[in-house]
Amino acid sequence: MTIRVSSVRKTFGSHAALDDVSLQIEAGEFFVVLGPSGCGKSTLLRAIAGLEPVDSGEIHLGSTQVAGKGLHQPPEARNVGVVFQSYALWPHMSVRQNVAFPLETAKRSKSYVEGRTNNCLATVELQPFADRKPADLSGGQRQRVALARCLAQGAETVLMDEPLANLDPHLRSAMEEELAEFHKKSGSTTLFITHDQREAMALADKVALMWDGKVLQADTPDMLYDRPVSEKVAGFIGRSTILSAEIARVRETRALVMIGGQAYEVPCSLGTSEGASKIMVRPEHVRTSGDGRGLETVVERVIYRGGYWETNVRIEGQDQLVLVNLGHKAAAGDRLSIAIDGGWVLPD
Ligand SMILES: Nc1ncnc2c1ncn2[C@@H]1O[C@H](COP(=O)(O)OP(=O)(O)OP(=O)(O)O)[C@@H](O)[C@H]1O
Repeated sequence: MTIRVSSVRKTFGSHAALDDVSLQIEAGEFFVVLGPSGCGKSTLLRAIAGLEPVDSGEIHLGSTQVAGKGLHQPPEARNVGVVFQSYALWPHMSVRQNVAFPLETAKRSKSYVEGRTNNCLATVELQPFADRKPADLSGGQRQRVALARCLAQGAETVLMDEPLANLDPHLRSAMEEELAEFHKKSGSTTLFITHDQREAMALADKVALMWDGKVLQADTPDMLYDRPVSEKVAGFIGRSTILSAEIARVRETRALVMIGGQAYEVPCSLGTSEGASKIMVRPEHVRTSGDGRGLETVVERVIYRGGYWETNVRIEGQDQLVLVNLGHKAAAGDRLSIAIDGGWVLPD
């Protein structure tokens, strides 16, 4: 079921937690909302789930409008499953009872409840733990109970609010794989919230980057990384340097860019104009240059990252240090000649 959020606004006092947010999530998509703490991610999820009425704008689930002017469909009418960071399991019930509960309250037949509960427990490989209480499970197992319960509801739309945030890093990556598998098996439209960009990149078909109540960019993970729409997006996703440069010439999606007296060809969007501009350069776009035509830099800082040295170098006249990954250890004060091979002309 598609989720369509159109110009939604939600304020708490004078603060806009959602400031004219529009998004379209396609049926079956794994859509991640990424952003720093307090940017409005949970508010967006709660608005879609029906847990938070919106001030203005509209929300559609499939062809049904669930929120809008004078309309607020309650959560139970929206048929969305929600998985929270806190699992929200009933402590006095066994794993099996927790999973069966939504089906029992929906007054399904006893045999249906039993069969479906067993299937859902099998999907998340929890049958051996079916009779335990949540308190006797690990964090990852508890999260799987929450997933199984969501699956049992048969919701076509699943909303997950930082479901892996409480897990240790090892369990977290194991659970990421399980989540991807869960999504594949259930075929549900999934909205997943996180502030961890590595997790977002690993799981998402599409990522929306939120900032201060606004969606800055909604795109595939590779577009977000390679083709950020602004300096803010470039700065938040991955490691990058923003260089000031002069565009001498543009041919469709290639710009001839002058940096420190050298000319480099850098990808750009259609319609980019000549003149002063900002270039995003990631470490993989920088190489050392031995042909005497490179940019002369001075090493300022070196950090060993396991297998390579992340080397911060300064180009004269540039504010930001350029990151270069080197296979050898350089020392502060060393001179290094570099060349730029790729990058992206920032559109704004
Ligand atoms: N019930 C509320 N009353 C007042 N302010 C609220 C309420 N809920 C959220 N806010 C505020 O709205 C803003 C967005 O909150 P939200 O919980 O959506 O952010 P978030 O991106 O999910 O953050 P986090 O990653 O820390 O959970 C924050 O400034 C928060 O303090």
